[in-house]
Amino acid sequence: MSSTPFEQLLENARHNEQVMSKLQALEMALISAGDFPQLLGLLLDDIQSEFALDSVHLHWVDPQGEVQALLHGGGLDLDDYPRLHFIHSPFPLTHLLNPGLRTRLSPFTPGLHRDWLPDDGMGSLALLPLVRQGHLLGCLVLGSRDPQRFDPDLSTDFLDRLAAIAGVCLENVYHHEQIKRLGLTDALTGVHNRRYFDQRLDEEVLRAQRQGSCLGGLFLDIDFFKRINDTWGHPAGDAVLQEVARRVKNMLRITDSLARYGGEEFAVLLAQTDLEQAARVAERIRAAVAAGPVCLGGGLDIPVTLSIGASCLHGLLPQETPGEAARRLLHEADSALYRAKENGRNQVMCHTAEPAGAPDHG
Ligand SMILES: Nc1nc2c(ncn2[C@@H]2O[C@H](COP(=O)(O)OP(=O)(O)OP(=O)(O)O)[C@@H](O)[C@H]2O)c(=O)[nH]1
Repeated sequence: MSSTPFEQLLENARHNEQVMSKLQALEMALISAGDFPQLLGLLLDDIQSEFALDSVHLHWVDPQGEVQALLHGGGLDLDDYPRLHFIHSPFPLTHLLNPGLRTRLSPFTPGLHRDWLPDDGMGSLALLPLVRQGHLLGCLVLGSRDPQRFDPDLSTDFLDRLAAIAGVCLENVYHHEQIKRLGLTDALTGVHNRRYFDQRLDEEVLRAQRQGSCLGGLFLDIDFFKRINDTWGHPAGDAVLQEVARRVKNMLRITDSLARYGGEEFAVLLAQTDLEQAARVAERIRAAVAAGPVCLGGGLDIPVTLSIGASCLHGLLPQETPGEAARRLLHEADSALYRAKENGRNQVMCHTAEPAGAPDHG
């Protein structure tokens, strides 16, 4: 039995009301999202399930890789988010979107849209620009197998509103995470501080245990740093610390964690790295620091070297807790560093299993 125009109108009104109440619930959740995992879960998973979509992708404009570094620094494994993408520039997006950066509905055209919605069998899509103060932060792409679902003639009021809220929330969470990170950053060198490292170490030990992978650890200590301070003054010492941190960081992957652990001591965690690989990374770092003096201008060139201790966690010992394993990794790297100092400095030493009863350093 076909419905009357009035019944159809009523049905449409009911449908719109349902969409509106789902949208409101989603908006409330987005506004309350306090960190990246929550926000990404809402944008990528909840939107897809709540609105019965076949796919959702988020493209985030990240010219300097700052967003990725922040996500990674927060302990997020980007491999867990295959529908999150980063683009270096907003320009490829701007010509896809509607003028005025409003939501665009369109039939799926492989040549035009495959990079933005790389799933098979898509029929139509909605491109929601995420904008803050006129800046394009990224784009949320909603995909449906149904070619009619995102017909260009349909109204985009609901989606424009969702895009506006999502843009604000994306920026808020980004700033919130940045502030959190500042409390975990060493003010002098800009690398992480010890508090961050200790938190990260616990997370990485658990991750290595879960994945059955090795976790490498390095302790790095600037040689005769007191002499640098005493000879050239404390500000010169500070500049040396900054330059050493920069050189070390340049030798690491985005998945590695570098922290200033104490005065002139740095610590590094190397994810999925065995002892041999850790020793190779350590040697690269040592060579990069020793390669040339730190030039402070006015003819002030300060030669710097590092001693490095390397160790590796290969699973937990029987009865060992993850916390104990974390401490063992640090202790072993620290003992190896001590031997590197004892042996003449400017070198890398790896932890070797010590005979029972060997004296501890520290
Ligand atoms: N400029 C500067 N110096 C610092 C800072 N933190 C610690 N130090 C100095 O780092 C020096 C560390 O000296 P030591 O622990 O004796 O070690 P070292 O001279 O590097 O000798 P080895 O480690 O045995 O090669 C001390 O003089 C501290 O005052 C800092 O933030 N800035």
